[in-house]
Amino acid sequence: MAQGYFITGTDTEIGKTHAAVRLIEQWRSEGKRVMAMKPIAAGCEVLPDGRWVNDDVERLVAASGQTDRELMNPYRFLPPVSPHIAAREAGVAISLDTIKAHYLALAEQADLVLVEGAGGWFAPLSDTLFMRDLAWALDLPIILVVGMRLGCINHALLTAQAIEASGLPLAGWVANRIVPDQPAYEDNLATLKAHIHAPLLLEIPFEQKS
Ligand SMILES: Nc1ncnc2c1ncn2[C@@H]1O[C@H](COP(=O)(O)OP(=O)(O)OP(=O)(O)O)[C@@H](O)[C@H]1O
Ligand SMILES: C[C@H](N)[C@H](N)CCCCCC(=O)O
Ligand SMILES: [Mg+2]
Repeated sequence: MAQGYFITGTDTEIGKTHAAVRLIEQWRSEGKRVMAMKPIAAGCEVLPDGRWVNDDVERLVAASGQTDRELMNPYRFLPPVSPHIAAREAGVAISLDTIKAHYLALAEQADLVLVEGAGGWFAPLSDTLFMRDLAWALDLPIILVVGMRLGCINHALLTAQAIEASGLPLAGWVANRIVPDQPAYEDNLATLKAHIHAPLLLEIPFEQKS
């Protein structure tokens, strides 16, 4: 059975997928068979043939080389909103059992499975469930992506504390530079290292779009 990780972040749009792609590329370069999972994707483009395409799913598929999008992404919604709202509007109840079954099928085919949440640790899946509950149901160690910018220390420490409170292990964290020149970056990094009780796995520079 594969080793799995659940990747969460300090917010939406702070580079969970970006970091996931980096980790997948790194693991594949070490010869590992890696599968990615994006169980719930909200925000799709509709192709001329009617298919719904989600950017995260496509980036993860491209990085991992896997092809079965239905297996890695059981829930796909059109509007780019919180999953609980997208699911309610679509009349869909997100089932943790369904996601777990998909995860286990992927895990049979891989050495490593990386599961990307949507939004942050407390992004809701329904009126009663949060992303945290999905990570708990999958029983996976967590990787926390910190979008490095002013305000991230507070967001990172709140999230790390909530992960600890869930009882799931924090396997490590990623410092992802989402702004070109964060003032006092090294000092911010040192502060995070001092207060997050898990290793810094990866530091990703800001990458200017060409
Ligand atoms: N290190 C970086 N340098 C430059 N741009 C980045 C970096 N990391 C992320 N971005 C950009 O920021 C945006 C958000 O990144 P990404 O899609 O990985 O976020 P996310 O946390 O996965 O969001 P979601 O909650 O929607 O899944 C993307 O346009 C991405 O290209
Ligand atoms: C649409 C977006 N890119 C993500 N897929 C979902 C973000 C959910 C955020 C919920 C919240 O914390 O307010
Ligand atoms: Mg993403």
